[in-house]
Amino acid sequence: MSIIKVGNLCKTFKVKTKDEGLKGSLRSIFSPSFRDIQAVNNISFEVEKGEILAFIGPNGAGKSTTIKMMTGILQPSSGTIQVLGLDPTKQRKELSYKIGTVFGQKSQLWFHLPPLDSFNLLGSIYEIDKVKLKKRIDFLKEVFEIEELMDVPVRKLSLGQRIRCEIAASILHEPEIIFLDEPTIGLDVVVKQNIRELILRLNREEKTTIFLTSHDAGDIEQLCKRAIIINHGEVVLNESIKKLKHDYLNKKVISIKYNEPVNVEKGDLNILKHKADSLKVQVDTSKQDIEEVLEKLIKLGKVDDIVISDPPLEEIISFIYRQSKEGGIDEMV
Ligand SMILES: Nc1ncnc2c1ncn2[C@@H]1O[C@H](COP(=O)(O)OP(=O)(O)OP(=O)(O)O)[C@@H](O)[C@H]1O
Repeated sequence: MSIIKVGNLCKTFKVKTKDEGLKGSLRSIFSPSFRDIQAVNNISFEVEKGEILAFIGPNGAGKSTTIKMMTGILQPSSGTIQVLGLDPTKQRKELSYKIGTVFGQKSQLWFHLPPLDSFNLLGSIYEIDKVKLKKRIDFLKEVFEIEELMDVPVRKLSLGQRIRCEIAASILHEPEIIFLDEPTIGLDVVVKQNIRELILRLNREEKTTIFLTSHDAGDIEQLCKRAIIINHGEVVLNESIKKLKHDYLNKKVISIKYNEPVNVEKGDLNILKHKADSLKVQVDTSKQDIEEVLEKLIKLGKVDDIVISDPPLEEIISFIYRQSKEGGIDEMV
């Protein structure tokens, strides 16, 4: 069952333009001119109940603008949105009782207050019965391991501790959907993993539908079953992660630093960069055995360091975007 339905959604911002210099400033005051920014351009998609969906795209692609329209913060220029059967612009208050939001870079907790005070304030805003609220807070304290943080002013929490409290706060009222905008941004690997496990548990145990934006390929691979990729305000791909992985995440990049300058014959190696004592090689794991490539590279000279990495998600996205525009590119570089 679809609980989010977006149809031909558009959002255009009108921004004032200004010529350079004093003359330009004066002209923009007395006879302003405007230009349109098409932030979201005719996108349509649906989200099923209980899904964890990745909504991804490069900076400025239109992700936040779309989420703001879905949560009723911004009004669409045209098109339709239904979230849990409600129109977010016209029924914003009603919708706020049923959804939660976490914006990784913006806090919904009061900065100078301990989380417990924010939780109690939010409980009053959501009109949660006192006994039920206490029970819910006790439950969240345990699951999110935030017991000792509840009395510490938010400004004194580490980023990872704050995000745990943010997510707990966003599900205080047991929303059916949560919108997570970059929930793991700036977190170290261990804390990121911890947050991902909490998100999975939330989805599994409370059946919460999760609409996630992230620039982190790990978040998307580990959490989501489907991804919608947007660029320049348009949907360029709406595909299962399994297929996305099979088609695009099968490339690994080996960066190798030698103790001395090395010579290399291209052969079947896809060399991205070769400086005297360093090499960057891309391996398509669906066609080549990564161990064999490594063996070949190690034989070239005395090795100081090796790093194997996934191509950055941005690269995959821009590759998909180019492919969608140009109708087929064979190699992602
Ligand atoms: N209030 C606004 N007024 C004018 N232009 C805006 C406004 N908000 C967003 N934009 C523009 O709309 C486009 C889409 O921005 P949006 O913030 O939705 O992108 P995003 O995909 O969330 O990017 P990021 O990953 O950097 O957060 C950008 O060109 C941005 O400059």
